[in-house]
Parts: sequence; structure tokens; C-alpha cells
Amino acid sequence: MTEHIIAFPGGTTRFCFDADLEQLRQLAPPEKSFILTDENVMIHYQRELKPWQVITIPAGEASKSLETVDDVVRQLIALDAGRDALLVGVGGGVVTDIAGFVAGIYKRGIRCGFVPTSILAMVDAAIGGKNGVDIGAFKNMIGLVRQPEFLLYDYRLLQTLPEEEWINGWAEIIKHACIRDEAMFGLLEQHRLEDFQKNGQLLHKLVMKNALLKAGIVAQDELEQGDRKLLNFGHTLAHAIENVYQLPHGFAVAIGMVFAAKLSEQHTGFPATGRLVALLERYGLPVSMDFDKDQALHLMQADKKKANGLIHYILLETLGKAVIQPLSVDTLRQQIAL
Ligand SMILES: O=C(O)C(=O)C[C@@H](O)[C@H](O)[C@H](O)COP(=O)(O)O
Repeated sequence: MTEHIIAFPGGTTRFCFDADLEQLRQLAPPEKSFILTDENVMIHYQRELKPWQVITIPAGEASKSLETVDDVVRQLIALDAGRDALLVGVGGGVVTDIAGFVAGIYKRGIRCGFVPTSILAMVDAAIGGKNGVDIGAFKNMIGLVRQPEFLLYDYRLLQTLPEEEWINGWAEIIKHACIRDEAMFGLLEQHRLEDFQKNGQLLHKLVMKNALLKAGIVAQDELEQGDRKLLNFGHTLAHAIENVYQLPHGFAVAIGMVFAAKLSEQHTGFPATGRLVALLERYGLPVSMDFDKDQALHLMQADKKKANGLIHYILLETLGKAVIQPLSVDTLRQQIAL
């Protein structure tokens, strides 16, 4: 196991990379801890989770709702979970979001930890403390920022991850490379997904690099006043199409990154849209789709990065260097019409 302790302004998280689910007993003693997971994880890992009291939610983005939060809180009450309880989210981004959010509000806050079981959760969703739920088509409209006590990475859990979920998570890895790490972009260009699926060390290094890259940004700007916004590269459009068209999050982000790269060409002279498109396609991600442009613009106006009527869009100057560019809705309307 490789351990990294990261101190965020709001709390410290212990990152346990290359660990074993068996070690969860030490981090979350079954007498005081409750597991939140989803039906897919339960199909594969019910036996491993047997020592704990388990709350199971349906798998999928539709569960990222206030109804699910209400249901989980009621189950915690029924299980007599006290303020000293620890809630552990074992699953992908939806599960870790619900677990973190419920832990933040149940009895005004209990401790939480995560065992991410998807690539997307390992490199992004479970890190940095953003937890929340959607309101209809509006993504992550209600939530809080609160750090988990620990993250346990057991890469064997990825053995049961469907191929589409691997691809889904890769969008956030490519996003990290675009905004902060040109060398990682180059590494990804030299490989294919199956190289990482077959080579445990290669995968471990990539997951750890991405998790620490994100944690480093969040440690500097936990409440998203500055550089944390860069992690939103591709997300402004993604959030406007994801729930409407029921796209996997990473697929929507991939389409959003290409849109942002084209915007970047005009505003920063970004020269590498072609390389980005080629890399996304190399990892099986979509790079465009037909969508209702008026509806997308309407939803984009609810973006959390909007201030004084301008959307603080994340653009690229070069591969590895992102910038925040305030843009009017009219500018976005022109680009989206192309
Ligand atoms: O953690 C962050 O900050 C991010 O922006 C990472 C994103 O990949 C992630 O999807 C995040 O939840 C989006 O945040 P939001 O504030 O735009 O809802």
C-alpha cells in the first residue's frame, strides 16, 4: 500500500493507494460504520461487505437526487446510526456523492470515507470533497464541500467494471492532462486503454498521479475561488447535455472538452484541438453530438461559474495549461451555432 496524507483547509484525507478491501476493517470498524453502495457493487461484492450494515441504492445518475438522500437518511435512522457513526461510500461517483452529502447533513454531520470502485471515482469524483445531488436536468445544484477521512483504492475492484465505465473515467484523466500535465497527455498518446487494463503498475501510477494532481489543486483552492475552476474544463457544456440525453458523465465531458478547445482556438490561439480529438477517439470517447442548442444554452446559464452575467469558461492556452475566460452568453451562442 502507498499512503499519502493530504491536508485540505477543511480536513485531512488519507489516500491509501494500491490497497486491499480487506483493510477497510481497520479504517472503518464494522461496529461503528455503515456502508452505502449500489446494486451493481452488491452483485459482485456482497460477501466482502458482509461485516457491515449496508444501505443499497439503485445504480445510475437518477439516484443522485434528494429522494435518495431522504431514503438513505431514513435508513440510517432505522439502523440507529449515531453522531459517532462513519458512513463509507463504496461505489462510483454517484455513491460517493450521496455518501458524502448524507454524511455532511445527517445529525448535522458525521464522518465519511470512500472506496471508489470506478476509474471516474478513483481519479475525480471521490476526491476533493464536492458532494451533491442533481435537481432535474441541473447537475450538482445542491451540495457541500466536505473532505472524506480516507480513500481506499483497491484496483481489483476494477476487474468487474464494464468497458464503458473504463472509457467514461478516461475523460477525466484526459481532462487532467489537458489542464495541467502535457507529459501525461504524451504518455496517453503512446498507449491504449488495454495497456492500462493489463498492466497493474501502469494503472496504479496513472491513477495515483491523477488523484494527487486533483488533490493538489483542491488543497490550494478548496472552495473554488481560483484554480479549482480549471477542473471544470469541459463541464460547462457537459452539464447542459448529460442529464437531458442520459449520457455517461465522461462522454458528456469529452464532447464539452472539444467544444471548449474550439472556443479556445478563437480566444487564446489554442493550437491542438486535433490532438485532443485524436486522443479522445483513441480511448473510445465521443467528440461531438447533435443536441438542442437553445436548451443547452438555457441550462448553461445555471452554471455555477457564472458571475455578473458572464460564464467563467475554462479554456486551454496550450496542452497542459488552462485559463479562466469570462464569456458572454452571446459568445457561446455564436460558437454553439457553428
Ligand atoms: O472537483 C471539482 O472541482 C471538479 O470540477 C471536478 C469535476 O470533474 C466534477 O464533475 C465536479 O463535480 C463538477 O463540479 P461542479 O461544481 O461544476 O458541479
